[in-house]
Amino acid sequence: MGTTLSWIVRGLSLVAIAVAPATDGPTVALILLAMGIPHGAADHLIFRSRQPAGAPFVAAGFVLYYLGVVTAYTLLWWWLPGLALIGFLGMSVYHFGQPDGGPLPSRLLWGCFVLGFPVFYHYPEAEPIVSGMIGWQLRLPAWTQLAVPAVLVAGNLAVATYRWQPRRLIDLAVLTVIYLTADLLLGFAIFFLLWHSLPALIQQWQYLRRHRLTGGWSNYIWQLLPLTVGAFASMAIAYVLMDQRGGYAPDLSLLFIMVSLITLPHAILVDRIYRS
Ligand SMILES: CC1=C(/C=C/C(C)=C/C=C/C(C)=C/C=O)C(C)(C)CCC1
Repeated sequence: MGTTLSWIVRGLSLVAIAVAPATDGPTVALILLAMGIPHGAADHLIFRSRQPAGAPFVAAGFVLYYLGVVTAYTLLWWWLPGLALIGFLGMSVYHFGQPDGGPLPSRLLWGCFVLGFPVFYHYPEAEPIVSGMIGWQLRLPAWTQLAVPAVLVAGNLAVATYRWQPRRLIDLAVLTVIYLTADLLLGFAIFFLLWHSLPALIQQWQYLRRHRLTGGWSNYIWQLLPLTVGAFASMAIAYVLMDQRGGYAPDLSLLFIMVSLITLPHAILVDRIYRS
């Protein structure tokens, strides 16, 4: 993250936990969705940047790619939800660690911290969501609630000190304060919006400008609109259909499954940016 942006993000995060009302989970989850989704809405442009110049049927290729990945992953949730969850957590750790740069183990360690700390530390809050996603109760031994976050902080502290990365040390301290102070969803929403989505939006804009696939900010925002609206509309339709069928009340578990479905095609595409 650029230095100025990093300080803005750190400052805003602390302001957010200071002023956030004692919000209920679903409200925060909606904020998370509403503001996090646009950072994945440039996927069609990233897809285009990977095609040879003048390639035909790029739009059709993109739709096929997206629907193919989402359908395959939906089936995995259907048949092997445990494996689908492991896949979601693994891809998220990788995806969240990516902007940190450096060797893979170091990136994965950061990804494990940003996701693992809030989930383990607030596991009583996470447990019903996780259990709802996989269809059986996933209890964890009580000692993991403090031990796992402690090991993740210690590991990152050691790596950041050894490789002398002062910015990582500051980020570690600020995020630890946020995760300890806020509840599960608020802490994760702050990370997701301010630490992940906002820098990703800017990085992707710079990447697309280099590939001459976007212009100024207003142009970029217009380009993000179709997929943002599409993602909201398809999730709303899925939600209403589930609700009407009865017997299955749409809840946060379903919401996170839907997040996982749109995240997989996005994470695969973004990986190409970082490799290029
Ligand atoms: C917070 C949280 C979870 C994990 C969410 C994840 C892993 C989100 C990843 C989003 C990504 C990678 C978006 C990319 O743009 C659980 C364990 C499902 C349930 C408890 C609350």
